[in-house]
Amino acid sequence: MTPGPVAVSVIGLTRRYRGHLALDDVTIDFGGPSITGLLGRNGAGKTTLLRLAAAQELPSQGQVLVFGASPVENDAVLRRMVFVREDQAFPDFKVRHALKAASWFYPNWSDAAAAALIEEFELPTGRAVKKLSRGMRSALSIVIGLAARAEVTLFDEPYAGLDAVARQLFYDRLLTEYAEHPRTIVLSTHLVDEVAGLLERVVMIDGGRVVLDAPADDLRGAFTAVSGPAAAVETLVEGRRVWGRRRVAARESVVVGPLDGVDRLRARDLHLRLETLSLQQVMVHTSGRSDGGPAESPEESPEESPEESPERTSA
Ligand SMILES: Nc1ncnc2c1ncn2[C@@H]1O[C@H](COP(=O)(O)OP(=O)(O)OP(=O)(O)O)[C@@H](O)[C@H]1O
Repeated sequence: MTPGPVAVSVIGLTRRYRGHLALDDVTIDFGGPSITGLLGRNGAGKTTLLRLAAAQELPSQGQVLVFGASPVENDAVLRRMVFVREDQAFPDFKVRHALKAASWFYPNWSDAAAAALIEEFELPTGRAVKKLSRGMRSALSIVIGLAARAEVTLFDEPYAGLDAVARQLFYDRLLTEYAEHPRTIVLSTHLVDEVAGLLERVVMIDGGRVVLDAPADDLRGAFTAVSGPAAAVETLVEGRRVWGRRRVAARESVVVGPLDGVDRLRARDLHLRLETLSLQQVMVHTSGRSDGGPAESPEESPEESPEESPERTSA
């Protein structure tokens, strides 16, 4: 693997589609060997970010650098990255021809890895790609994405039509491949809780902006939903950073960062319910939040004491 500058550097990236802001001034790096989950609701801007990173479209403003160079029409750079997207289109090929074409393109391609994956996903190599089922086409894309052993590996919801067993196989092989051949992996997904255990870093996008960027370990158990009568909830969360807020009549549910023992005692006295959130729930609560603050880990939030440690159990 060639050492060098940051794998993917995105600087002030904006993409407008006829006035609609799909990506809004995003600056972020994906560097070094890592598995990053790119999370967000439908239409958040995940695909747009990955397509721009892979030079499959051009930004309205801003810049993408891959290993320090623009990837646009840059064969040397594009051979170092693979972009696997949902419902990948293939030319009118047989499976084995699609694999052969990929093996010619990617310099780190592993025939052995491809062969093992084909067997595990039970892909018929003599069948035309257009005659594969949807799930089989996804499996083919995944085989290419992993066997390419590209230094930058971008997976955009790669498992359309894959059943739970095949998805688990993908997760297992992704981890094995990563352990044996570390690379910069970005995995865009809605199946947040399913992939949570794989991730080292979590980037959440909402409305074209990065709303959260933190090590996955910092997020596990770090957010708490505080629910109950609105006035009591407000008493408890006063002065804290609020990551999400829902109100129905006089009751309210508010998402905050880690709570310490004193907070928990106060919550009990106020008859409030505390619930530790999963990553999936964090995404639900932080998407469309109204306070629109900068992206940061909940533990780095300025309103919170540095001594607080993430809560890991429900109260
Ligand atoms: N070619 C296009 N023309 C017009 N609007 C587009 C185009 N591509 C994306 N958009 C819009 O940009 C926004 C971001 O889309 P994007 O596909 O990046 O979201 P996403 O987070 O990948 O969503 P999903 O999880 O549903 O795939 C959406 O509002 C989408 O409708």
